[in-house]
Amino acid sequence: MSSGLKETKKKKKGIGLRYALKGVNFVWAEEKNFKIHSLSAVCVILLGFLFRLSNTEWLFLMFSITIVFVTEMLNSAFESLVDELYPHYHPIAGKVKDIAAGSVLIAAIGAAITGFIIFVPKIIFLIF
Ligand SMILES: Nc1ncnc2c1ncn2[C@@H]1O[C@H](COP(=O)(O)OP(=O)(O)OP(=O)(O)O)[C@@H](O)[C@H]1O
Repeated sequence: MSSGLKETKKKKKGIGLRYALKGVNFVWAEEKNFKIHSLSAVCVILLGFLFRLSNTEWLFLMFSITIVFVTEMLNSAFESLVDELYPHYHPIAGKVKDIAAGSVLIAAIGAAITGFIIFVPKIIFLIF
């Protein structure tokens, strides 16, 4: 490891949270999907308060929302790295991006199913 990198790492120790928040901010600023997912999460959480979810329901809901954000962040990190490493067309670049995007899709489908299982019976009960 170069001495310059070691120095930078030493300086960063102890203020890791600031850098982590910087990472969240990067994704917020650059990824439209992250904003859409954030808005959806806020709506679902408000709906959760409205329907007075049980602790277990909150746990499932928050867990699935968290997984969507985590995969979105990792997808964004992979995209940045791949764009830097492969500025031109390369099958591996496409594969890595597709797999990373696939992980977000799976997380989003899981979250949608969780939301469906929690909210649909409550909405049906409210209507009928
Ligand atoms: N360097 C590359 N080489 C080969 N295929 C690529 C390359 N860059 C992108 N692709 C293909 O194009 C798709 C879209 O790439 P892009 O960089 O636009 O990602 P994205 O998922 O649309 O990201 P975002 O919209 O969040 O910027 C990728 O999933 C991949 O299949």
